[in-house]
Parts: sequence; structure tokens; C-alpha cells
Amino acid sequence: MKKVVKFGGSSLASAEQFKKVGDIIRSDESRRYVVPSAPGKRFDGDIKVTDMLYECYRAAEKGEKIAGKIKKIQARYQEIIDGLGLDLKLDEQFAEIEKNFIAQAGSDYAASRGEFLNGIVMANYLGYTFVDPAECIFFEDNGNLDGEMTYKKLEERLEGIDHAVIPGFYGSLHDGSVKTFSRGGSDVTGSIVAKAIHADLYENWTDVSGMLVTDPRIVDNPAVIETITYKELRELAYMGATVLHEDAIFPLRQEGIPINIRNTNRPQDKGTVIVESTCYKPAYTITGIAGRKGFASINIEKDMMNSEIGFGRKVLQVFEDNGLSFEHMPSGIDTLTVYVHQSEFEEKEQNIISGLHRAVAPDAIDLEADLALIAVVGRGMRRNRGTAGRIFSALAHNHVNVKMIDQGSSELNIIIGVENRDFETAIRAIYDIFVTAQL
Ligand SMILES: Nc1ncnc2c1ncn2[C@@H]1O[C@H](COP(=O)(O)OP(=O)(O)O)[C@@H](O)[C@H]1O
Ligand SMILES: N[C@@H](CC(=O)OP(=O)(O)O)C(=O)O
Repeated sequence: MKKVVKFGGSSLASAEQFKKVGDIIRSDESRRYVVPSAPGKRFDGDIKVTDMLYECYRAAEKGEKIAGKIKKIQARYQEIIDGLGLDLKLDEQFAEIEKNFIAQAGSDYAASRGEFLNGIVMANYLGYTFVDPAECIFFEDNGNLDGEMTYKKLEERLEGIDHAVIPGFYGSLHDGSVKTFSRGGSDVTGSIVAKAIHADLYENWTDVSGMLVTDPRIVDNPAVIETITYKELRELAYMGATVLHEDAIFPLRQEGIPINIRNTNRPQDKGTVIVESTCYKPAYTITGIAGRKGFASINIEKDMMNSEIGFGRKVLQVFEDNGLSFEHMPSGIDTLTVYVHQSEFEEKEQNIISGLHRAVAPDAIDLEADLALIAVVGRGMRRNRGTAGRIFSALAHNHVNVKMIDQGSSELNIIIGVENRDFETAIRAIYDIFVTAQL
């Protein structure tokens, strides 16, 4: 039995947390491949080491002195090393990091050092072999994972190593420079390692007892989802349930390796199991609710639009030409609305509007900003009549104005657009109707 265990920053923020992690690993001989993140927040308002590194690198880029900032980061590690009573010094590593920051080695290199250093501490603490992912996880120049080379090299590197620590979050480009995944990407490293060694299970240890029905920062103490499918999780992760990075699902799905999300602070809890498919009936009609703020909508009106062949394609071509991906595109008879990320749209707004005028000569274009999208996800929704009705009556009772509705034909999810300011109220209303009231 082989398990890959990933510990998030919240699980590794201090020596005390490291000790809990050590106990968890030692309590199960199959926990042999460990993927650590960088130390996270020790308390509310604390700063993650990754953010300290980004900040320090920005200062280096501006030519400011960084010795003080580097010292502060080193102190975070020293506190852990001392608390664990390890005979380990990171002076050489920090001297090299400072030199490379000043030589402008890149912000990916900078951010990756959080995991690199934590990997050294973890390997020393556990007595496991340190494996640097810069030597065995590779990216293409466009930033996508080079799967073929990565799995080959990782398998080769880990062959014959029974117990290894592989830091999360980074690998390298073919020219040898360090490249990171997007934020939260240690989850992806964990899945890649699990696939490469053909693990029986990928355990993802964090600070909550599994995937919760919704974000615990919005609803107090939400119910835990015991079992969820990859598809449902992908929808929820993509829409903002940050407990697992959305890209962590693909490598495991290809191999059918289950994921178990667990709580480092409550190892007795079973957590959430994520599987390809299950006959296990969900506890509620819906499995989960997630969402994100910060969208804008571009509403295009034109009489007889629906008889103009190629209208939709021409509209989307304008977005493509401006390098902007769209999130949703609900349409009426003579209207079509495109939802995009507001921050990306703002930079290109005028180019897109003029592009649309040239491409489809619309009668009118209306813009709306500060919108949020909420996904209500569940494999059980297909079997239950009236799910959409319940959602919209709950929203109406809570005075939430619904701006958009989009239900995919898979009936796995319903996407709802609301104003940013109604986001939390809407999520609480949907949670209450399905979970608190158990409808
Ligand atoms: N549906 C959800 N279920 C569980 N946690 C969620 C959900 N939505 C958001 N979160 C947040 O995700 C956090 C865990 O993810 P993250 O901060 O990346 O942890 P880690 O540092 O362990 O990688 C939780 O503390 C919680 O606030
Ligand atoms: N440390 C990186 C990568 C990561 O996955 O961290 P965490 O496991 O704490 O979400 C970040 O902050 O983005």
C-alpha cells in the first residue's frame, strides 16, 4: 500500500503543526511520499511565507535592500527548526536565495523557495529523502505541464526510494528555470506524484474536516460532504471551493486514484472521499455550493440576431482576438450576454466594445460590473424535481435579485448570477433551504 500525503500551509505553519503532521505520517507506514506546502498563516492576520517571498522579490526588482525581509523569512523557518529540536541550519540556502533575488531570478523562483525550504525541513524531521521537483516536474514554455516528461522522470527519480519528501508548487521549464503552478498548486504536485508512483490513495491534509457543503467563511460550521465525485468536485473547485486546486483532479482521474481530504487538527475525522463514481446517495439534494465574485457581463442586443448565422461565433471571435476567455454565454431571442472576469475585461474593455461593433453591428451593448456567479452542484439534482424552484424561491425570500440562470444539460449544476453585494446572502439562503431545512 502506497499513499501520497500532501500537507497544506495551514498544516505546516509552526513547529506545533509540524509535530501533528509527524504523528499523522508515523501512524501509518503507507504514508511514504510527502508533499509539503510552504508555512501558512499561524493566526488570523498572519502572512503566508509565499506572500512574504513575493513581496521580498518585488522589493528586489525595485532595487531596494532586501536583507531585512530575508531575515524575517529565515526567522519563520528557524522558529520551526528550533521548535522541532532539529540540528539544521539554512544559512547557505538563504545566502543563495538573497543572491538570486538580487540577480532577478524571477518571481516564480522566489515563490517556490517557500516549498523548497519547507521540504528540506520536513525531510530532515522525518528522515526521508529530499527530492527537488525542479529535477522531475516539467512545464512547457506555454506554462502547461509537460506530462510525458514529468511522469517519466518522476517515476525514474522515485524508483527505489521508499520514503521521500517532494516539495509542492513548482517544477522547471525546459531551460532549467523554476516555474510554479498557480496559487494553491501544491495540491497539483500531490496528484502528479500520486499518479507517477501509482499510489493507492492521495491524502490531502488541510485545516477543515473535508470538503464542506459550502465555504465555512460564509456559513458557520457547514456540513461535511462524505463522498463526492471528481466531476462534482471539479465544478466546486473551479467555482471557488479552494480547499482543493481545480487542476489536482485530472491526473488522479486518469488513474482512478481516490482522494481523501483530511483535517490535520482532527485526524480522527474521516474527511471527504473523492471518487470517479459512487452509488452512495448524497445526504442532501445538492452536494455543494461555491461561487466567486468579480465578473462583468456584456449584453449585446440586435433585432433578428437569431436568424443571423454565425452571430455567436463572430462575438466570441472578438473575445478570442483580445485574449479573453468567457465564463458563460446565456442568450435570448435578440440578446446574447457574455460573462467574463471583470479584472481581465477592464484592461481591454474599449477594444472589445469597438471590436463587437465592427464584427456584428449590434443595436445596443450594455455593460454591468460587480457581479458574482454561484454554482449549485449535485449528482442528486437530476433525480429530484423542483430543485431550481426551491433555489429561486429561497433567493426571492431573501430579496436577492437573480441576474442570470444557466443550467447545463448534464443537470449536475445550476449557475446563478447575482450582484456582488448579494453573494453571501444568496449562498446562505441556498444552504439553508437544502441543508438546514433538509428539503
Ligand atoms: N467548500 C469548502 N470546503 C472546505 N473548505 C473550503 C470550502 N470553500 C472554501 N474553503 C476554504 O479552504 C480552506 C482550505 O484550503 P487552503 O487554505 O488552500 O488550505 P491549505 O493551506 O491546507 O492548502 C479552508 O480553511 C476554508 O476556509
Ligand atoms: N504556497 C503556495 C502553494 C500552495 O499550495 O499552498 P497551500 O497548500 O497553503 O494552499 C501558495 O500559497 O499558493
